[in-house]
Amino acid sequence: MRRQRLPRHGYRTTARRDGEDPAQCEEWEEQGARIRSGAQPSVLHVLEERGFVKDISGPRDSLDWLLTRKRVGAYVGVDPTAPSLHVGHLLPLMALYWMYLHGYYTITLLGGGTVQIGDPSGRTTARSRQGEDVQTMNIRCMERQLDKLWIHVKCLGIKHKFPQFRLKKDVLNNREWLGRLSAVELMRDLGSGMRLGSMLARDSVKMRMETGEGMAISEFSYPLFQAYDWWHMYSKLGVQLQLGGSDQYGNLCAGMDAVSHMRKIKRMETGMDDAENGALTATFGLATPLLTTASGEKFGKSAGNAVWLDKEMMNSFDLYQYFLRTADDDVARYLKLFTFLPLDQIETVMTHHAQNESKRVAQHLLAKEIVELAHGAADATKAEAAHKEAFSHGTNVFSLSALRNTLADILNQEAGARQVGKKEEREQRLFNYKQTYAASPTAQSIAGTSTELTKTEASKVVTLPLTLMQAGSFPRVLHAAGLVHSTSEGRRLIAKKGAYVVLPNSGSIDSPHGLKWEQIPDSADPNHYLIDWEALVLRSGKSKIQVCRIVTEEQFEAKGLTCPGWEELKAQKVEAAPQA
Ligand SMILES: N[C@@H](Cc1ccc(O)cc1)C(=O)O
Repeated sequence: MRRQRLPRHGYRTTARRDGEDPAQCEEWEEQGARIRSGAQPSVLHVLEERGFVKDISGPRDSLDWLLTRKRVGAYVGVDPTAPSLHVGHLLPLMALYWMYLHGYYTITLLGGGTVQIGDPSGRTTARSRQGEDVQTMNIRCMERQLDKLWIHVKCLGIKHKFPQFRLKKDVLNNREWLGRLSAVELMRDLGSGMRLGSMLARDSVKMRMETGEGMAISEFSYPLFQAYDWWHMYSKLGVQLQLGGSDQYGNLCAGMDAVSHMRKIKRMETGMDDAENGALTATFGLATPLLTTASGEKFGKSAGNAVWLDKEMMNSFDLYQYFLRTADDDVARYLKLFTFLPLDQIETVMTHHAQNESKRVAQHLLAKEIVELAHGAADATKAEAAHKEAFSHGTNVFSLSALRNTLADILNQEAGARQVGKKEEREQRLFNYKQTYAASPTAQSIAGTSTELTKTEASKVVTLPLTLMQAGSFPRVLHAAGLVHSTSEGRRLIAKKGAYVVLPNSGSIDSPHGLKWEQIPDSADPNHYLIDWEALVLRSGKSKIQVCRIVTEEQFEAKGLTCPGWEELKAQKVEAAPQA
């Protein structure tokens, strides 16, 4: 029988990968020499300096040594549990993008296979099973998103003047190999090398056992599948580094053990000795930290909902706004993590920012760079302009043209959605979104804002029924608009003078003048604040703005729309009807 040989890349010490241009490789070698001589920081040093490194599985210096000598492959995996990535995914991805811009071969791996098993890491309950159509749609959406992100990273790399090696990256889907993997092969080869003790010792497993929730064998075996991915990409593509969020640390360690076990097995099978070059063929895991804001909140949630990167689910204006709200204490840290700006430039910006914090110079830069990464340069410029205009007269004035742009944008998107094909996709996406998130009450209240529009547009302009608008009903309107979680929270917000509405007589939507904000008075009538008989502009606190389009109840119902609190109000009306 012919013996299979391990691929050559496992032993390569130079920068050269198959089919690579020697000049490009020379450039990489020169970079290595500069790093070794101390003239340039190593990529690991860069990652550490910017705050990406929480844990390294394996000796830190060995990884640093390896990365300066060998153009290894690195990957980050994402399971497509939703149609879009959220900002929480960005941290390990940004670390990977840094590696890409330093010339390493980088892969974003879509877990089309692993998503069917469900990673229990960091979860207190099992995920519910998704239908085949939902999964397919989620995979399609995320794949496109990962592709797009690579394009934007490349553009940002050019903008920030990174050396242009022949950069190499891929988006892969583990369905490709896991779909072909037999259960016998997995257990025989990989399963035989993974020990129960270390798997049982994992926090996610212990917690489930302690709470009595328990865990299915499938979830328990998840690390085997992730480990198999690594082995596959290690042996075929030279992937020696895996990056992941802090909850992935256990999976990273399990993967390293599995790869070394598989190497042993293959050595036995082939009689080859790949123990030579040990340090050059080793694997490493790098876990990024769990982000919390300076005030201790979980990063990446807005009113309890995830901040999505897909612009159909969260538009550029809102994504920009989310980062614009970053606290002064967090902004320097976020600039290091979420932008490719050099550290000295960040320092200069922070000095400038400190001179007048209310201008939010640092936050604007952060928001723009992130929108540029997620949605591209054109959208970032538009979002920046809209925000700068909206706040150009201080937070008390919301410019009419920004409002007009917002309304025009939404109408365009609606028109776009009516085009053949796109509409189905949007409906499917919303359907998927509901399937995945309908179980959570907060997500439901936002997604339920509109069944016609996607969640993004719903958060940009919400359509509300005129019936909601009665003297004293502002708390209910604030709730329906998604600015607060309940009518009583709305009442409290008004009482503590944190709720505002735009005064209608300060101009019409087409007027070039700014609109004036007024603190919502107790028991005021929202009808008195209608702009051009169709819009109500609300604000909670300093910067959470919601534009509402008001339609008659018939129009609202005919479009099949709903909003938080609407069902209850309808039920009350039905109850009250016989007495009327
Ligand atoms: N388990 C990872 C995703 C992942 C999937 C497959 C991998 O090979 C790696 C990572 C997560 O849930 O975040």
